[in-house]
Amino acid sequence: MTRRPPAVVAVLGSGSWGTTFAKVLADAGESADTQVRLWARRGEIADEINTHHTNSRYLAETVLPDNISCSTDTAAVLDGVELVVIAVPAQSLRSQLSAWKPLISPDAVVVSLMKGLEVGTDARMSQVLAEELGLPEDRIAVVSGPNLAMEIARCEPTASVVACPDAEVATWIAAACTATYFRPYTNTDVVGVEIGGIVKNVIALAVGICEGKQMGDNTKASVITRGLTETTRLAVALGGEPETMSGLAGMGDLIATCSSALSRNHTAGRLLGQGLSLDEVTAHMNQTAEGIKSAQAVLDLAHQLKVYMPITDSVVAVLQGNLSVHDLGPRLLARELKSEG
Ligand SMILES: NC(=O)c1ccc[n+]([C@@H]2O[C@H](COP(=O)([O-])OP(=O)(O)OC[C@H]3O[C@@H](n4cnc5c(N)ncnc54)[C@H](O)[C@@H]3O)[C@@H](O)[C@H]2O)c1
Ligand SMILES: O=P(O)(O)OC[C@H](O)CO
Repeated sequence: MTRRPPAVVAVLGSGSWGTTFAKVLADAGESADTQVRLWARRGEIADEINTHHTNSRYLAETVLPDNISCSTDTAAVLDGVELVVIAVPAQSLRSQLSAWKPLISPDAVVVSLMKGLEVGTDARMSQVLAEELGLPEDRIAVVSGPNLAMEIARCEPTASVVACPDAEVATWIAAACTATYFRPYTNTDVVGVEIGGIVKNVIALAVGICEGKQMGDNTKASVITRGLTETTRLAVALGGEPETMSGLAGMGDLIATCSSALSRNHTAGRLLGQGLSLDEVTAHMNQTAEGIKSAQAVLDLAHQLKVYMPITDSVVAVLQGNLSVHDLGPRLLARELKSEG
């Protein structure tokens, strides 16, 4: 069945990525006549977006298109909407969904923008959506790639991946979010695309720690490359495709996140490497760094599947206070020698 472009799209979560993705959706298409309804937790954010077309807490002076409106009233935002996009912190998704479920149209397609794994269940966000909303897998999709919100808010060109088991649904979503500065590719490998986005946050913490310890580019390239190896092992063990990991949602996102000062995970790692405690780092961040909470869940999943993830293991040891940042490098280097594969 060929779907018509959605006339109205809802975006739940008006932090940095939810608001930026709302701008992408609003700018998509030649006539930019799609209505994008954002949901905000806080009234002052909704008021600022509706009155001044800005969300200064998250996106500085970025001016948002006129076809975005914002409300704290979830029922009004979701009314009659066939494409629902969600961008809240991963650990809060399940509890939010119980309130949202009765308001989401039974025919809607739901898209996760989130890059976290649920602590306790080790569930990916697409799995939490399926469990809580009872939707079939072909109506749940994921968008992931090298997508630092602030760069996209400034309309700097980037590519991304829309993943859905139903290729036609992925194509429909991709068309709805294609803007002059945003080019989505499609993929049916939801597992690979999600795992790439989740684990790169943990690897970015490791790279940030090395940077905070004043280590140079050889070290960072080594951690990034071996980080991709362990990410690929996990993705494949879960049924993902190795090719996905060399694409935008794997290597692409890993490079962007591990190189950019805009990345919250990279920044959190750098602060840890500079000697701040985890509590001090958490107090310093006013946005979500998913890797801090997801790292333990990634490691749990790796243990269950008997997947070897030494960088993730070391990051978890640092986060739990069982390894000093000073000993992270030596611990990674002192392991038994092995072949590169
Ligand atoms: N910012 C980026 O560049 C970027 C890019 C790609 C993916 N992501 C992913 O998108 C997701 C959201 O990230 P973000 O950057 O928008 O985070 P953010 O910290 O900028 O904003 C989070 C939003 O969720 C809301 N929120 C916080 N706690 C909540 C709760 N308990 N219940 C409901 N809402 C809550 C906040 O009010 C805010 O609107 C994360 O999984 C992140 O990894 C972010
Ligand atoms: O700021 P981070 O570390 O959450 O990274 C943002 C995006 O995921 C980069 O693609």
